[in-house]
Amino acid sequence: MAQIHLLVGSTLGAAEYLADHLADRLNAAGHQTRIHNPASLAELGDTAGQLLLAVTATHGAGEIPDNLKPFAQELALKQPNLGRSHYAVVALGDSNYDTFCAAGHQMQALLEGCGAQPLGTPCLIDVTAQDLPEDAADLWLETWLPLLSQL
Ligand SMILES: Cc1cc2nc3c(=O)[nH]c(=O)nc-3n(C[C@H](O)[C@H](O)[C@H](O)COP(=O)(O)O)c2cc1C
Repeated sequence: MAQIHLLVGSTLGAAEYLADHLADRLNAAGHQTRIHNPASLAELGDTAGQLLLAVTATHGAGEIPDNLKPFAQELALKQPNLGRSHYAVVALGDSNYDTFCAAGHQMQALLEGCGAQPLGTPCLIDVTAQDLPEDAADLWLETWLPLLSQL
């Protein structure tokens, strides 16, 4: 069983809803989840041996949503040692933007910069191609869930 911290970046609610959906699926698969909205290093505590799952939209011109920005800044400035943690990213975006899913890529770089190990490939969801982002996330989960047993 894995301990999974979901780090939510959402302005209009879609990524927030998606994080709730993913938490439900992960709980049903026997894992423990905690949703951080907003996330902070203080609230996160010691994540050694645990998993950080960033679920984020992109806003502005390729920016991390306001509710996740302070956490991203904490990672950039404080550089916590996440060397004993794993991470994955589920990003929502609109492929009409040059900055498609840029916030997801930024979170990936920040978490990796703090030493967290990637678990699987990022899930990039194009909201213009998907009636329900949850469907794309469920497909990704099918490949990601088996990786949790390797932790
Ligand atoms: C003002 C605005 C700016 C956006 N900028 C980007 C962007 O730069 N890149 C991208 O991939 N998607 C962009 N999007 C698309 C959002 O990421 C997408 O609609 C997402 O589902 C919103 O999630 P939320 O409801 O959790 O905020 C933008 C959407 C809006 C409304």
